[in-house]
Amino acid sequence: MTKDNQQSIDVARIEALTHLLNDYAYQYYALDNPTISDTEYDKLYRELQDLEAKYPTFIQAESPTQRVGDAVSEAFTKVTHSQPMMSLGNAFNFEEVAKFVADAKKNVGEHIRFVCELKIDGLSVAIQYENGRYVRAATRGDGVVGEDITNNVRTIKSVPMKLRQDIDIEVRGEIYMPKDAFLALNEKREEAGLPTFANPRNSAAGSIRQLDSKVTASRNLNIFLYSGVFSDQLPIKSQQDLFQHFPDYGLRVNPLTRVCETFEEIQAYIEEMTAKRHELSYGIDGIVIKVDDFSDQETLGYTVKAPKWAIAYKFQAEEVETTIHDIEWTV
Ligand SMILES: NC(=O)c1cc2c(=O)c3cc(F)ccc3oc2nc1N
Repeated sequence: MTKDNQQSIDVARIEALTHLLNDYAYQYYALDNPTISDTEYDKLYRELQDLEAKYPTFIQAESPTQRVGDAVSEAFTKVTHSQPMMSLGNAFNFEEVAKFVADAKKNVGEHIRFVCELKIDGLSVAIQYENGRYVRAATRGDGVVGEDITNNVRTIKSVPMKLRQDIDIEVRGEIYMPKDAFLALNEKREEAGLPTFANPRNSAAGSIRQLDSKVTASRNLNIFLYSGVFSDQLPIKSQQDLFQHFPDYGLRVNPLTRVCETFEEIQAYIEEMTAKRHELSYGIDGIVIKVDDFSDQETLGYTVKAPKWAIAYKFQAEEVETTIHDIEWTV
């Protein structure tokens, strides 16, 4: 076999392994449905690394080996969002939720449908894909200008470097640190005499705003996507469509969303998820209720700060049991 033949076989193998490993990662991370063992995956991963070392010019941009770079950034560059990333209005009790539902029905009509979602307690991010390729990621920032965290978000294994369809799309979601990763991180920091993080949201924020993406890569961050900015060529005309099509594109969404038509159904979902909250592997600080149909959302519109077609029902801040010790009561 000539040297050239061997090279073309090896390069074809690099492309095949890149595609295969990304497909396994999609099943594992986006669909939470592993289709091969970690050992088998690691074996293929090492084979790809060896071939890439032999032919570095043939390394694919979307290769799973390219998620963690060596460069340490000096500072975060700014990114102006294509459309503002607004924040949600809050409801602190069921009366306020009922008013939100009644107002929506009054302004849109009795046919209106809602989608209820868990409110993931993390930090918002916007991720740009061009022709299916991962291009840039930015924090919400002040809603208009965010910070470029492209290199850090690249280290999150459930964020695909190449979508399963070559589309232009901006997706938005919540980056979070799973509860077990948070506890393990704080234990390690405590042993190292470092200050611990107060809660998973702070540790996720601290981990994603790292100038060194190797640190971010070590923090086991994850993401759920819940919205986006995209052309009306895409078959996504409602929040339900979004949750159906995003996984087909390779994007991870939360599985516990539910379509509700009445306030009573929304209340039942809130009560069910409030009870379920402590079993979840990630932190939630409430429930987001959204009007489902995008044209109905446009009918309701926006205030300066927030959409009028969504509301965040916030859980009461958890009373942290504080037992009071050793206080000398003076009488
Ligand atoms: N933390 C969350 O899990 C979560 C957050 C938002 C938003 O912040 C949000 C902000 C908007 F202006 C519009 C829709 C939104 O939908 C959202 N949906 C979610 N599930």
